[in-house]
Amino acid sequence: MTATSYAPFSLTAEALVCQRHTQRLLQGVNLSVGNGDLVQVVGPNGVGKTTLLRVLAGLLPHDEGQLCWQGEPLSQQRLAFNQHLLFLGHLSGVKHELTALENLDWLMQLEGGCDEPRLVEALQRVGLAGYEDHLCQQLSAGQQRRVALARLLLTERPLWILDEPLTAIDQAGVQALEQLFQLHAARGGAVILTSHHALQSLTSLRQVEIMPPEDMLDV
Ligand SMILES: Nc1ncnc2c1ncn2[C@@H]1O[C@H](COP(=O)(O)OP(=O)(O)OP(=O)(O)O)[C@@H](O)[C@H]1O
Repeated sequence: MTATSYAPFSLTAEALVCQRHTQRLLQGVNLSVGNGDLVQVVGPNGVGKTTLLRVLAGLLPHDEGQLCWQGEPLSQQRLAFNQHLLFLGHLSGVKHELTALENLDWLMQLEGGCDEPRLVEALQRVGLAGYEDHLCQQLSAGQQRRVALARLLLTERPLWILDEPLTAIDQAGVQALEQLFQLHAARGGAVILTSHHALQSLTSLRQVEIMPPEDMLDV
């Protein structure tokens, strides 16, 4: 990662409502994220945290409310928004039949590509030195997650939306990632994530709690 900082940006959600099939999930969610923000979406299992992240990333439609990028409806700014966004889903998304290096190469192609020495260095920095040429099917769940997370060391995109990025990551790895999130925010980037970890070292972390809609309360 370079030491450059990012131009001003903002993602705002106002009174977002989202329904999946017949189930009402998000009910009036408000959220504003810009340069330097670290936001953790919290709430019980099944309440809609992943759903919110997917809506914020423009991957799922919302039913009511406003979602804006740079003050304009995201639906009209999709190309510009996508150029600023790095989204990691709750599955690692690596291809088992490719090596760690091939996977990272493929993932970085989505952002215009990256030369091999930088890919190798990123894998080494996430603790995968010596595993570059291993097929991902031979890696553990935590190692596969690290392959996906290596993108964070290479990307120049300011807005990271990360669904459970710390799943299967050991304690030392969690600390390293917390430092990376802090560094990204210090450069003017922003992170919106879900995690069941406490994220204790992120002092400027803001929590947004998703509450169950009333019809889910007695479940
Ligand atoms: N693909 C889907 N199609 C329809 N409904 C879904 C789908 N995925 C999830 N849901 C429903 O949406 C609800 C919210 O799911 P979501 O994954 O957003 O919750 P979450 O808060 O992230 O949960 P967790 O903490 O367990 O990861 C679930 O209770 C489930 O009923």
